[in-house]
Amino acid sequence: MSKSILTTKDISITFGGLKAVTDFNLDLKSDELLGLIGPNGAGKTTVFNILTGVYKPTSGEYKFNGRKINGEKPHKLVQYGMARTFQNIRLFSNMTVLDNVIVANNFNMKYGYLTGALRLPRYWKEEREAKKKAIELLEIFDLAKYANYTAGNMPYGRQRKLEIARALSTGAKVLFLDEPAAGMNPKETEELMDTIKLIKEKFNIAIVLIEHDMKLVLGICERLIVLDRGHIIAEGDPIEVVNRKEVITAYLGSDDDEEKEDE
Ligand SMILES: Nc1ncnc2c1ncn2[C@@H]1O[C@H](COP(=O)(O)OP(=O)(O)OP(=O)(O)O)[C@@H](O)[C@H]1O
Repeated sequence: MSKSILTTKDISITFGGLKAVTDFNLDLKSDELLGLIGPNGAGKTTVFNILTGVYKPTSGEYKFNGRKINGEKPHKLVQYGMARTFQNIRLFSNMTVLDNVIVANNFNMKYGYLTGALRLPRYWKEEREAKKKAIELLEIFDLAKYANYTAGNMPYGRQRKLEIARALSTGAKVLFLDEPAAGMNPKETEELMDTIKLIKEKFNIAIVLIEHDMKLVLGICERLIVLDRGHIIAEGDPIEVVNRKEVITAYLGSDDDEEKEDE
């Protein structure tokens, strides 16, 4: 059985008076594809923001590879092996496809400031290696032929793919994908599904996916966690979970909710 790579214990966060996430517990295996689903405002992105160091939880503890990571800054977490994409694509849109990947890979560069500033031989060696690695990564995603294109001028689906490739170039062991299919047409979503499957196959890493597109979720996720109003309301096998009464109610609203709205 695979080992745990990311664990959380009773993570909660409050914004003002709003409890956005309450007692979130996770045991993510090092090679699993987990879906984090739930209705709008359930707390999914907030969980990502906590786990990637953007927000500090009000309480609770979380560990990466057994190391406590509470309060660590995002760049530190990237160095440990956590990478993410965002709901709205955040590429360096004026840079080339290749440079977008090389810049992300800079996290792994070992040379010091002086070596970089003076362009010493070690600098050039590492730069060459970074370029080679970036091209290899682009080839896996079938993006190498666009290496010199300006990232922002490419079609949406391809930009999404590049964003994922860039996240992986940091040497990620856990990849967080926040609504990668948002704004995609059905063909792009199909391709995205293939891309995520490809990542699983080639990199054997953990992937956590927030997604509203159920076809995508059920097509690739091995396990689901369902959040509603900050609480985990269901967890387990995808098909079984989405058919549970409490999950259907969370998405559709209960009769009680309607009565409250009528009042
Ligand atoms: N920085 C913040 N300050 C105040 N409230 C916040 C902040 N971030 C999130 N929230 C609130 O926390 C709750 C959960 O939001 P979150 O974005 O995590 O939900 P979500 O499940 O990702 O929703 P969606 O599917 O619509 O993206 C919402 O009520 C949101 O308004």
